[in-house]
Amino acid sequence: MLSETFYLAAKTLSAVYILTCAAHRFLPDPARHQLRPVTPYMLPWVAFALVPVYLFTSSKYFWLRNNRVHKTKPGNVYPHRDPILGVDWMISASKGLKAYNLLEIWDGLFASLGNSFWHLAFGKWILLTNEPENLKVLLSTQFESWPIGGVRQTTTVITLGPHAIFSVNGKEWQQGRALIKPSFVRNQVADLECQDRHVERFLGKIPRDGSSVDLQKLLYLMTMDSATDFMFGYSTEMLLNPTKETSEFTQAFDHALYVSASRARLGWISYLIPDKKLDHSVRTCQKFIDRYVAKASNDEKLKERPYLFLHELLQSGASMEHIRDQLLAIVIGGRDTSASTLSALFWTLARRPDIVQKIRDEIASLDGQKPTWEDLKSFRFVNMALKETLRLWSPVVTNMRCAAKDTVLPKGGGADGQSPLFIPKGTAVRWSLHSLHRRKDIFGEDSHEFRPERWETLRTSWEYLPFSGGPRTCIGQQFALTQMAYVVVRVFQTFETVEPRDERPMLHTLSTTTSLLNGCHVGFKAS
Ligand code: HEM
Repeated sequence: MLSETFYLAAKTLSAVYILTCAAHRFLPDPARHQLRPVTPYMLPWVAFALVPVYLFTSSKYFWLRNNRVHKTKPGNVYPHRDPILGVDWMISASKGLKAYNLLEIWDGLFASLGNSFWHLAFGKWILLTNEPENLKVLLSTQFESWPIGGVRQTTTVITLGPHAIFSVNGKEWQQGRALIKPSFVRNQVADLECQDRHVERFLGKIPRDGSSVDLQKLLYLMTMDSATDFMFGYSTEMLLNPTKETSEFTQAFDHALYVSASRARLGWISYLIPDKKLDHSVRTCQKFIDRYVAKASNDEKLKERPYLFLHELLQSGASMEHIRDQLLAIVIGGRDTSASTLSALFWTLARRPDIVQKIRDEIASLDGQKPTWEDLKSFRFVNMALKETLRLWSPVVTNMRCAAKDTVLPKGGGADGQSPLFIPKGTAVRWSLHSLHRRKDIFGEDSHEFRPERWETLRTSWEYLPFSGGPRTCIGQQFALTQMAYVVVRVFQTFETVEPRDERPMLHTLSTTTSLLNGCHVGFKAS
């Protein structure tokens, strides 16, 4: 309390001096006369020197007062070399992005600074946290106080548009979610006809003689085709007919996502730098989607399906801009996430014949028959392998929310990070599933290892969040799990072994979702 009073007095006195000095300098003559008794003490250089004193004491007073009022403790802070703008953080983040080890750098910082710490990004304080209890508050119990905002929102607005479900909050988000939801009712997700169509084409593209194939490329095409087929009733058919137009779209979309996500990680100032290639990529994506909608809405088959998201969008009278935004959101939701997970899984399986054997043993009960939805749910080991892949290589590996008001998080305060932490309105809080999902105190000493068996006994809630949680939890979760299990089963019904065809280590690019930098080069041998 004593230091709070000291900082209040220092802040008030410096403010009074600065304002009086400014008044003395800028007020017209009659008013300036009133200040005559203090005029000899009004030295402009002192006023200038007091500006940083005012900023420092104000900030100190703000934090001391709020920590007292909210019964919180100050959190740990990244040891900045530049404690004003935090340029050193941005340089380190940029180097980490270039070296593809940003997530590992963050792991190291969590290990040394604790599970929550503050850092500066171009003058703005951001909290990085790894605490399940904080994530529960952000995503669920105080959902309304933690909307999508800041650079996280700017990223999705630039690439997906202002109306995409990933960009909006409040009523617009509720309406968007309500419109998508019926697509994911149990009987639609359990209907494997659509999955089968695309998985068979995917299997058809894999060489039978063990020669090398970049599975990641095929997986991105397959998930794009199946998500558009499932959601819009009209597949992009990229796997079957890769045209110049589709490959231009893929490249443009990937570029736009990567650049905007990298900018988000570097901070708000990077958005001020114009980027013609980014603008061009966004326009290419928009044109592709516009042409796709035009073709899809003229397709007779579209009208035969029971519930189609695109059909509902068209019927709702939504503008073309609105429709385009929703479609791009589904592309990123439905294509990148599942393809990224499956790529990481097959990369690993190519190096783990013991896991392949367990999968093959489990699915042998099918006797070569294609699996039903019930079969897929009953394959415990297949599902544990997927769960373990999503733990180690969550495609939506980092995310953030912004405080809509002054608030408190349950963890992060005090040197040990165990006390509540005060968060001022407008603050961005970011988390990394790469670090959370590798916490040894939660997942054990072998948390860095791929060990599906851990899920035989491990029970988690807010410690494991590949699909996020709370009201904005992934709406496509069951669709994705069904699709991924179907792919795994059909691949190992078709092939006996998978081997690596690339000795480079597994590196991830960090876009809005992650993907394998060097692809997934493997060779399969048929049963
Ligand atoms: C392995 C697969 C997947 C993973 C790991 C995943 C992960 C996530 C995560 C973490 C979020 C929350 C994003 C945020 O709150 O900022 C999310 C939301 C969402 N996902 Fe997924 N997803 C997957 C597959 C899918 C699929 C296949 C679809 C659709 C076909 C889909 C559609 C969506 C949509 C529409 C949202 C927005 C929900 C909302 O804001 O209400 N996802 N997903």
